[in-house]
Amino acid sequence: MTKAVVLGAAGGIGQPLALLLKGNPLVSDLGLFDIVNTPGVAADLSHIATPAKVEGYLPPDDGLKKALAGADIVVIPAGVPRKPGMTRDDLFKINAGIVRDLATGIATTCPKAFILVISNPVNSTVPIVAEVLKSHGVFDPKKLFGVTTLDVVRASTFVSEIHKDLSIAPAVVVPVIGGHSGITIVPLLSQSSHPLPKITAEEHAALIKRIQFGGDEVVKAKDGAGSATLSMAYAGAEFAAKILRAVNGEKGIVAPTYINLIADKAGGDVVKKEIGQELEYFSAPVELGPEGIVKIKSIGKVTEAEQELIKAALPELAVNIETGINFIKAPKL
Ligand SMILES: NC(=O)c1ccc[n+]([C@@H]2O[C@H](COP(=O)([O-])OP(=O)(O)OC[C@H]3O[C@@H](n4cnc5c(N)ncnc54)[C@H](O)[C@@H]3O)[C@@H](O)[C@H]2O)c1
Ligand SMILES: O=C(O)C[C@H](O)C(=O)O
Repeated sequence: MTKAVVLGAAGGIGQPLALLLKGNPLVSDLGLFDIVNTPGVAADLSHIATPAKVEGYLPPDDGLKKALAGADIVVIPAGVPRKPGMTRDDLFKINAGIVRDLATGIATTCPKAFILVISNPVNSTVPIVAEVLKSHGVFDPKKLFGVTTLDVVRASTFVSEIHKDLSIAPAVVVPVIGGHSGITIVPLLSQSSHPLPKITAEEHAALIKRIQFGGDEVVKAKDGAGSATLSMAYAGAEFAAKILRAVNGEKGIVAPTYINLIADKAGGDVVKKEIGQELEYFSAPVELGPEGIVKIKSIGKVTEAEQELIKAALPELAVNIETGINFIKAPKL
């Protein structure tokens, strides 16, 4: 019996993500919460012939608490998306408060749940969730994840395009480390499961840039109607599926994700040494188990050029992390 909950379930990501979770046979209960439309989304999904029992809640009558009661996994895509010309940091003003309030609900209702944060800016919203949980004395760094899977999915797709063979995309694995915005996204193409064919230095640089700024491509194409939703739902469901499999006892599941490196007994210290900075959060490959992170894995052998990309990511990432932490620890009066 595993209960998954989506907070922001009526949104552009929330609805297709809820659909994909409803199709996951490892989910026995699916709780949906949003400030609008969840009863309709829940009724619609509940007609699908899969095991998960679906319930939708709105804020009145303790809807958040009811949705979260007994949750094993909580996925958070609640909040506003970008429009052209905006950075993810521009979303902080609105999304930080939304994420803080939802995290408070988790801390007081289902503090042992796995928490998967999608709401942007992920580099800052994950520290916000951690600080809220800490303030309630229930923070478990092994169970908090910033979902960076879309960067990994994009890397697989774009590398397979370079190979001129999309049929290999599902098998292409490229570790993507760092954070989830622009230059904080660091694809390690040298570790691609499918080494790149001979391409020019310009093509190589363009590929890295496309992975780092793939979100902008979608924001531009949607022309004011939001950012990636369908690819994000796919990526979020992929990551949630890995967590569900780990919770169900499957061993050896590895995924890159944005995590708290203070989980040092699990190997966070190794990563800090590799990147050369005392960062509290970083996206790295982790091995998952029924209680969360079993091991934060080494980022492995990187080229000199990739080391430069890591170096370039660190200052922005450090500021993003501090902004998130201070939002809870030192709120502006
Ligand atoms: N991590 C990633 O890779 C990634 C990828 C794409 C989008 N995102 C982010 O995901 C977020 C959602 O994007 P979207 O396109 O689904 O937006 P959307 O506007 O379509 O949906 C957001 C939903 O959140 C709901 N919501 C707002 N406040 C809420 C609250 N207090 N409690 C519960 N629900 C609330 C809204 O009613 C809406 O249904 C954005 O911040 C976006 O930037 C992250
Ligand atoms: O680009 C965005 O704002 C949404 C998301 O973070 C993405 O990478 O597509």
